[in-house]
Amino acid sequence: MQERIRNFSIIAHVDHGKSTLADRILQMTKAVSDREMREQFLDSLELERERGITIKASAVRLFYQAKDGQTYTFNLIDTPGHVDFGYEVSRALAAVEGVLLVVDASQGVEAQTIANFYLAQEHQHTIIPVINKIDLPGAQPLEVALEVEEVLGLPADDCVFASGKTGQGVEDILEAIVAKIPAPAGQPHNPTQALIFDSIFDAYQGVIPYVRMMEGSLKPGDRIRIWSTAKEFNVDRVGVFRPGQLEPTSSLGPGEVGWVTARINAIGDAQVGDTLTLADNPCAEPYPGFKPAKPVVFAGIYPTDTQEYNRLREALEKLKLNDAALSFEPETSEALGFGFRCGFLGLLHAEIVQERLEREFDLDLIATAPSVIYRVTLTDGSQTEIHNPSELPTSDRIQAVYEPYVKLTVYTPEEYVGPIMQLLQEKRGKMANMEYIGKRVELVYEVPFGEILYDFHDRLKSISRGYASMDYEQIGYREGELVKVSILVNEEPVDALAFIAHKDKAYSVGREIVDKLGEVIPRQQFAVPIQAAIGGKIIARATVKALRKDVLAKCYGGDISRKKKLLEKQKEGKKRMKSIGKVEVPQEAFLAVLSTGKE
Ligand SMILES: Nc1nc2c(ncn2[C@@H]2O[C@H](COP(=O)(O)OP(=O)(O)OP(=O)(O)O)[C@@H](O)[C@H]2O)c(=O)[nH]1
Repeated sequence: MQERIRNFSIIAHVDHGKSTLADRILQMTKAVSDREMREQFLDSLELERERGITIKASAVRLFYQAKDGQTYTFNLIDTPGHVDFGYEVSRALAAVEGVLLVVDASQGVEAQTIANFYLAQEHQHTIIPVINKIDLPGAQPLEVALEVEEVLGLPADDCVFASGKTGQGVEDILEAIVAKIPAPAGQPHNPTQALIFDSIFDAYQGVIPYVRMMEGSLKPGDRIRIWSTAKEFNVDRVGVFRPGQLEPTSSLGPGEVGWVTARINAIGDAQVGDTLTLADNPCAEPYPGFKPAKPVVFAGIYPTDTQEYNRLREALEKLKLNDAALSFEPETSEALGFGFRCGFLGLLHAEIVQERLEREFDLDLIATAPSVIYRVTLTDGSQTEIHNPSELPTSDRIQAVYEPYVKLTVYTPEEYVGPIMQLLQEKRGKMANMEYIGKRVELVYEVPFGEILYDFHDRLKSISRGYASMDYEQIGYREGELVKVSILVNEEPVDALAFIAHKDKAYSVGREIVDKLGEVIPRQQFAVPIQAAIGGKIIARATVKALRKDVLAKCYGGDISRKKKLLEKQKEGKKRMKSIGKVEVPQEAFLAVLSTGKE
């Protein structure tokens, strides 16, 4: 019964306890038995469980017997909390009518609490504030409820107090979902309109779109059409999400959340965000309101073994299906050979993609330092986008370089405002606004995106003892005095190591990088000079001294097992190395720029 369906998401600042609460909801609705219950059930990717964060949004259908005696169908769509994955949050939100906005009772409102709140508000969703982790000794539930009222304008009286850990208050949450979140609209006899909010790739069944039925219905045997490509397929099976499995059903009706198999083989035939309809009775319009995923950070990904190029391409194609925000195109590097320039939503996203490629596809990769996209106006008046720092033309051909800016919001207890402003100044930020909200301060700055890409979040956390939080959005391009710094290893420029920096910082960053490279490049049979240069001018230099002894020399006369161990260690060390000219360069070297700027 459609009126007893409730579709909702859980949104929160990172670590405020979404996944734990989702687990408890699963358990209390008996979706999984206590025996089956394992921590963070919805985080099905191995990587997610290991890192303790949610990367992919996942959906599950639950049944709840409410106090009014009726059984309700809940579709819970879990969302990730990290700022890189805002896109997944917005996709999840398009598929629901309401959200639980979870706020940690010991941390209070944080930057992404606010950002997610606005996202939910834009969708005009019902928002149920949940003050979570009330079991913690440091919990201040009432203060936090008042903060929610003050900062977000949600009445403190509407807050539900709960602990995902102990289960306290979780029943109140379930009752609030029934009482406050509206049943989905949509008519069974209207032309079918289904929103693809996610998809996975299955080796046997091809692309499996995850859909939210907005209008009409869908059943096996239907001929479907994908709106933007006009491609048609026959539906094999439809079904719903049960914990840990895809459960087939006879049909999907309006308001339901489920999956479709239709032997969609070609990657790209059923993209996330697209609308699925029936070929013989199509809907008039696609479902609107999707925020397209736009990569903002680019990095090169290369196989350590050049033979693996095709396998890497296949892996990227498969991964892209499961990760709509990833983009890639072939790239050649003099230093690294054939690989791909990949676009990501942020640094964490880049790291996760690399890790998934290595684990799920068993590839050995070298990644270059992620960089933002620069725009250049050339002296002949033409404009170009720079996705790879090594492509920046020489200064005589450049009229102006533009760098992307973000509006950065930092939310912090007032005692840390001084050091945070200093940090922002160092990052070339300009203050746009500063507002006191109780004992907290909201700082709004306009900052070059490239400046906050690498270490900003870590430094913000460390100078505020973990209390400050941040969120950002892109606000366009501004002209900057930017230069390309080339890095030469053994007198040879290495394109994959080049980076772009503000002219006032180029010297110090160049210095730091050659020093760092001097540390991480292992000694070779000969001395290796490492240099940083702007144009033809060398600005910094370091030397990797020549190797004096063979590693095995130490074992002369020693026992054989030790010798073996050393050889193994050496082999291990060889992995993820790339020969540049005659020099073996390890993965770390390509990421040296990431560790600059730390004190
Ligand atoms: N004491 C207490 N700890 C909790 C509670 N809920 C979650 N935690 C802990 O808080 C940490 C974060 O919880 P998660 O559920 O992973 O948080 P999350 O918001 O899902 O995190 P992301 O998926 O990374 O966004 C974990 O160490 C949990 O054990 C709670 O109600 N009480």
